[in-house]
Amino acid sequence: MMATTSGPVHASTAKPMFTFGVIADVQYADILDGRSFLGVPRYYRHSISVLQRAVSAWNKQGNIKFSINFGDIVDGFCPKDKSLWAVQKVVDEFDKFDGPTYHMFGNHCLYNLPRSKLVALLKMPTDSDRAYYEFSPCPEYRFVVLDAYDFSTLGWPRDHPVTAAATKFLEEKNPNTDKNSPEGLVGVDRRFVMFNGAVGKEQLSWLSDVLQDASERRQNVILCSHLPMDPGAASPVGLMWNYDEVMAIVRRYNCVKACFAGHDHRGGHTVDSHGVHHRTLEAALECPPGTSAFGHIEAYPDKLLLVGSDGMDDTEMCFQSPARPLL
Ligand SMILES: Nc1ccn([C@@H]2O[C@H](COP(=O)(O)O)[C@@H](O)[C@H]2O)c(=O)n1
Ligand SMILES: O=P(O)(O)OC[C@H](O)CO
Repeated sequence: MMATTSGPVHASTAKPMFTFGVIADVQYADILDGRSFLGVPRYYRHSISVLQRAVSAWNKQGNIKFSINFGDIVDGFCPKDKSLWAVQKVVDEFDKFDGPTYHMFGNHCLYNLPRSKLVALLKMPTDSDRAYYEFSPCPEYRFVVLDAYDFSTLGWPRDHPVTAAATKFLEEKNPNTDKNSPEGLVGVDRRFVMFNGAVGKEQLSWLSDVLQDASERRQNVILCSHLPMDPGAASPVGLMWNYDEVMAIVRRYNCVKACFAGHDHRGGHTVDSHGVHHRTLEAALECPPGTSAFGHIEAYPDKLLLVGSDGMDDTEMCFQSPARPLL
């Protein structure tokens, strides 16, 4: 039995349907160690070693079908003339994994490079500059990767209408001169800071269509986003601006079983009032040298089992309403 954030994990006798690797917030930069705004140590050079250990463990295990990188591939302090080099260096490490890696945008990715360049470098499976997509590793499961910065002040050209609209939105929600400061904001309103963002209207409608289709197919859906979507699994300062709108769509269907995120580096886990698991993954960046935060997740018909390295908690996520058999 393993110790977990959610109680003891019981080793399953059944074979998982598939297994996938997870890692979040590598935030690599070839710079000296530093600290977060609140003083938490950040190991910018060591984080790539954490990724190397993850890839080596996944390859050694032999049954990891794909991996998911939850964003912030490089750090905002990376010198801008090195951004391309740093992103490519981290992508090269992911390329050593014997399977595909699915990436998503984090705020730090967008401090470094424009969206269009990142979509190509991260080989996102989309046919445009869109940074949200879905894939299905087996008929019973569907993964939805959200672009949590679709509506944000980050990554769009200065003269883009989204930049203007998101700047206005933030101006209305956050009175501070420094829009990265949540000072004076109360409770979940503390999420209205510039390093967060939202899922835009078109993406919300696309999400609803995907969930409708997945419900008809009786699929278990896993939502992946850089930004967490439940206050029980992250600090209010780290939440997606419109997590409530996304979750209102999720609650129209009963196919979403778990939401995974990065961004809030301490990690967290909760089960919401509708039985959906929210698991924020511990960051690779804040692992002291020699330690690691990555894991693999075993997918069963009725649960997910996260098996983490030393710096990532194991978590058993049992589904409340078991998936009905395929028609
Ligand atoms: N201008 C700012 C920036 C950040 N904070 C707070 O610090 C926390 C950590 O910030 P990092 O960007 O370094 O991860 C963040 O969660 C904010 O609460 C701030 O107050 N003002
Ligand atoms: O990785 P950062 O610098 O965006 O920090 C994220 C915040 O700590 C979220 O609460």
